[in-house]
Amino acid sequence: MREIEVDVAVIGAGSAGLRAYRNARQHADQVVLIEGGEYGTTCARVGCMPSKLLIAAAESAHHARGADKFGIRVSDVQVDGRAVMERVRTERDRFVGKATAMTRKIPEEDRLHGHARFEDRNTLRVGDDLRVRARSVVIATGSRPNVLPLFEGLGDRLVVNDDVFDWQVLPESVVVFGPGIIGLELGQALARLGVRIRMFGLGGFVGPLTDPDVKAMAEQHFQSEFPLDADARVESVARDGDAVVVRFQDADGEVREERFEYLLAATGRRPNVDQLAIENADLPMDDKGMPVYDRYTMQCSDTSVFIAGDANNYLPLLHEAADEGVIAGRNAARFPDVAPGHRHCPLSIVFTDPQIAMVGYARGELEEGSYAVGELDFSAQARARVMGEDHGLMRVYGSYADGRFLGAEIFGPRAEHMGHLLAWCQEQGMTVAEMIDKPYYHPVLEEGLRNALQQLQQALQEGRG
Ligand SMILES: Cc1cc2nc3c(=O)[nH]c(=O)nc-3n(C[C@H](O)[C@H](O)[C@H](O)COP(=O)(O)OP(=O)(O)OC[C@H]3O[C@@H](n4cnc5c(N)ncnc54)[C@H](O)[C@@H]3O)c2cc1C
Ligand SMILES: NC(=O)c1ccc[n+]([C@@H]2O[C@H](COP(=O)([O-])OP(=O)(O)OC[C@H]3O[C@@H](n4cnc5c(N)ncnc54)[C@H](O)[C@@H]3O)[C@@H](O)[C@H]2O)c1
Repeated sequence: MREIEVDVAVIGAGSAGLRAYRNARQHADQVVLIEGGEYGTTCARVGCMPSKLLIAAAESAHHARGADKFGIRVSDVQVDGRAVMERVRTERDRFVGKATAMTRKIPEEDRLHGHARFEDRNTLRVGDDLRVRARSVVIATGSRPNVLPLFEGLGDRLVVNDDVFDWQVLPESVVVFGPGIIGLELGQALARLGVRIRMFGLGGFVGPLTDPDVKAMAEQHFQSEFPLDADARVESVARDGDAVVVRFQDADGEVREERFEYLLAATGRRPNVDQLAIENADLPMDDKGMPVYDRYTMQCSDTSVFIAGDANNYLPLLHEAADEGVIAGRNAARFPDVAPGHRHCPLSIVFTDPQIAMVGYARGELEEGSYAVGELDFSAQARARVMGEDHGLMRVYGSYADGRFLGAEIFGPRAEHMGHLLAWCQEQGMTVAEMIDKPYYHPVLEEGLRNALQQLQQALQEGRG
């Protein structure tokens, strides 16, 4: 068995691990980056980028079909599934190529290949014939789809996001389990590309939304595009020949059966810490079997182990993985001199149409009686009407205690932009009054935001909820 000694060992060459490696290298000489699979990152290979490519094709078809309302006649919109998937794969491969090339720029002696697992807190076995002794370890092993036992027996009719982007052609039909972020993004895109979609959820959740009215509007909108039951009663899922057969109760309580070409499991993701023999690291664990860690230092309890990105299951988003990688890498290299890093205002965007944006505190996280609400209904917003994208609802929340802006939930046109604007204001600790007192161009969607903020400010002043 070959043995090496290093200052820091980073497990996982994804978005978090790459940042961790680079930042550790600024403070330590001997840093290794261990990857058990292929280079290229989840984001580029099977995550953010290919999903947005599929969505871009779907948006194009949708706009062509909707051109009529502007008096533009586009006859016979046809979706060439093979061409759609070819562009998705080609552009995806370009993103993967770039990420892979960046990883390969790391000196070869710092890049180790093989599945890593703990022998003890400071010793990793990599593959079968390498032992790495490290002063500190960064776990940046990402996550994988959570496939439910209910789907057992479906064989190749069961797909996860990874599989979708390798399709050569579009299927005739897909049943989607999970109206979360992945389910909504992929389900709506496939529906707009002509695939028959039915979506089942559990517990009434729709994406990350917690404001009941915003959620209701989003749910209603998606239901206008494809059948969606966010609190479904599914009796069975089985394979019959090449079909997936789902038995479920419909809205009237009638038991129905429907056949689909594939079942897409989008029922959440599981952090990849269960394949690390993590028990050998002897870390304090929580009741979900996850290491207890500090989200400002990324340190697992007071140990020399750090955890970043989807692996810690906190905010499984790309920019959070990157920020956490930076903090974890620096702290691992400087251990035991560990310092808190800066965490940004929570921001998440779902690339459906209309988009969903969650900024700062979600309504469900706020203490009743501590906040007031302002709102914007996009159906009456001038710019939204001009663009023919006049669907959606935004709610903004402000604090009675100090008049500060707390957060927002948006289901509305191009919410990605307003989401950023609001996140920057929240991070600056701005009051609602300060946000109102900023320039607003005409005619833009942000004029609607000003109305919502004015309403919120009035509610704060009047002490209304
Ligand atoms: C379909 C989809 C769409 C998404 N869209 C967005 C989006 O639009 N915006 C956004 O912000 N986020 C999005 N995300 C989330 C985003 O992709 C992730 O948050 C991010 O990629 C996580 O990066 P990571 O470094 O933690 O993990 P990864 O990039 O997965 O890296 C982990 C690496 O660790 C390796 N590894 C695992 N275990 C071991 C081991 N024991 N030994 C050695 N190596 C190991 C893996 O092979 C992998 O290369 C999306 C995710 C999905 C699935
Ligand atoms: N645009 C983005 O930023 C983006 C896009 C895709 C993924 N992501 C990241 O990936 C993570 C994982 O996405 P996800 O959509 O898999 O998870 P999710 O947690 O967002 O959604 C999972 C959904 O599955 C439902 N569910 C659970 N069990 C079920 C069952 N038995 N039957 C039917 N539904 C069931 C849940 O109620 C929930 O609605 C996200 O939380 C996000 O952080 C981000």
